[in-house]
Amino acid sequence: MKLTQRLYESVKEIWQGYLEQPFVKELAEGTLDPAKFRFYMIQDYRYLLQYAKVFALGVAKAEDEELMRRFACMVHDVLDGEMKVHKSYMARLGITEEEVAATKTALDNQSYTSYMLDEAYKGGCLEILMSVLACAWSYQVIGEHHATIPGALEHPLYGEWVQGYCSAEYRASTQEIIDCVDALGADITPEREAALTEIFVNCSRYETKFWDMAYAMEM
Ligand SMILES: Cc1ncc(CO)c(N)n1
Repeated sequence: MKLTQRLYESVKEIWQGYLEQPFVKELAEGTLDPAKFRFYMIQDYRYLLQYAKVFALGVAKAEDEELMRRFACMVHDVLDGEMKVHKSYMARLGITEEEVAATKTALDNQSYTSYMLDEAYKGGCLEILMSVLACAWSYQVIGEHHATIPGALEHPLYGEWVQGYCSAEYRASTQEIIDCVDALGADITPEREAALTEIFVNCSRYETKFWDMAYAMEM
């Protein structure tokens, strides 16, 4: 069994819970309050800028050129791939870059990104990948789930979000991270695996908090 398969087993229940989160559920059903989505977009934009920096630490810490290039691609996938959807929503919702810059980072958002960056600064390439794996992968799971909900892909406001996270492009960028984890983590000790699993589980728990924060529009 690959490392990522064992990791998945350790968060299955937490991830199952995402689909029951009111924000996630109402987004799929198309009933989510647009004001909550607008709040989320601004916070998530700020989140993604920090998330991109976690990958950038991989560029800085990688020992070989091939791995450096992979991390550089991951930075690019966030800034010019995933964030295309955010930029499109910003235009649609009338969110300016000035508003994003002037908005404070909500506490749960700050805690989550500080945690990821802390693990990334302290650790090596596997810890860096572990800090981003739950984010990338769980959104793919949610996107692919939502694509099966009738009308979710065609929803006038939320359809674009669902399309983005179930797209072939997004799946490829997530697979790149998964493959990298399995390659680097092939021969690790059980102690190292336990420490990495803890990061993965913690990030999965932070994801729950992020969805709650967005629904409550809690600063
Ligand atoms: C909070 C959060 N987690 C994960 C993703 C997916 O990258 C995202 N955009 N935002």
